[in-house]
Amino acid sequence: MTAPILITGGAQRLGLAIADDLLLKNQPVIVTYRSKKPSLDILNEKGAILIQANFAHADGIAKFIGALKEETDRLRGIIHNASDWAKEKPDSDYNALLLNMMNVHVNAPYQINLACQNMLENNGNFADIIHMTDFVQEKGSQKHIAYAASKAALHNLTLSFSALLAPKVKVNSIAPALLMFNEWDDQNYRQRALKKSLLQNCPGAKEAVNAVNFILNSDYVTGQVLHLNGGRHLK
Ligand SMILES: NC(=O)C1=CN([C@@H]2O[C@H](COP(=O)(O)OP(=O)(O)OC[C@H]3O[C@@H](n4cnc5c(N)ncnc54)[C@H](OP(=O)(O)O)[C@@H]3O)[C@@H](O)[C@H]2O)C=CC1
Ligand SMILES: Nc1nc2c(c(=O)[nH]1)N=C([C@H](O)[C@@H](O)CO)CN2
Repeated sequence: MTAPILITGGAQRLGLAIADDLLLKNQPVIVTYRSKKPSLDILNEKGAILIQANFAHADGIAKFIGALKEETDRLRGIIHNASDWAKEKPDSDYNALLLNMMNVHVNAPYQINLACQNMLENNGNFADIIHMTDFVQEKGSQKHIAYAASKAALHNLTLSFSALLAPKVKVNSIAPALLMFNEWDDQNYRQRALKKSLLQNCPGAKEAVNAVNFILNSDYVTGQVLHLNGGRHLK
């Protein structure tokens, strides 16, 4: 039996598309979710193992790690996808905002990777860790300052863990720019966002699915970043 792939934040959008694709290929998956949604019932029917987890605080991370160890002693991979795209507002508690971003995007991947090192190495063949970072990891963001800083730190985990876990485990970042709009994005926002890249398109979740499959099928890519940004870095 193939060891499962853990996908955090897999109840919607990119994470859900990745989980669905892997399940279609008979790859077992474990999906974490923060809040309940209809997609979870469908994932369950498809055989996914579901674990409720909130990574905003250290106790939630520790609770999840304990629940994961109850479910499996081997992992084919981990896709750290869970994310809170929080922005600074005039009345934000900036300390809480930064801690939240660092817990979800850095502390959770950091602690889960360390806790799962043996599970990944026991997989038999290559195992993979994929960190879903963001285009802004390298340029920052005026409106999502703490978010961008945490994604930069998440990418730095790729550099450290790829060296630490080689040769049995490959560790890579996927750095998307605009892959999916949110339902609340109005036409003005959408038009402005599309113009930020050379290709001026919004490809959808399949772009992330393709990137994940490229990495999972690779025998020679580690410590790298797959930039999925439509040429935005050249605009
Ligand atoms: N979509 C895009 O265009 C881009 C995406 N990315 C990155 O790709 C990844 C997937 O993006 P996308 O699908 O849009 O992500 P979403 O914004 O849809 O978030 C994915 C999931 O993360 C969960 N989550 C949020 N906060 C927490 C928390 N504190 N603990 C546990 N889970 C939490 C959410 O749970 P809940 O449903 O309860 O809110 C949600 O289901 C993310 O890492 C994102 O930063 C980067 C650039 C562009
Ligand atoms: N957790 C999330 N992170 C990000 C999202 C999102 O919807 N959820 N969206 C973006 C944008 O697409 C941005 O890349 C372009 O405006 C960034 N991160």
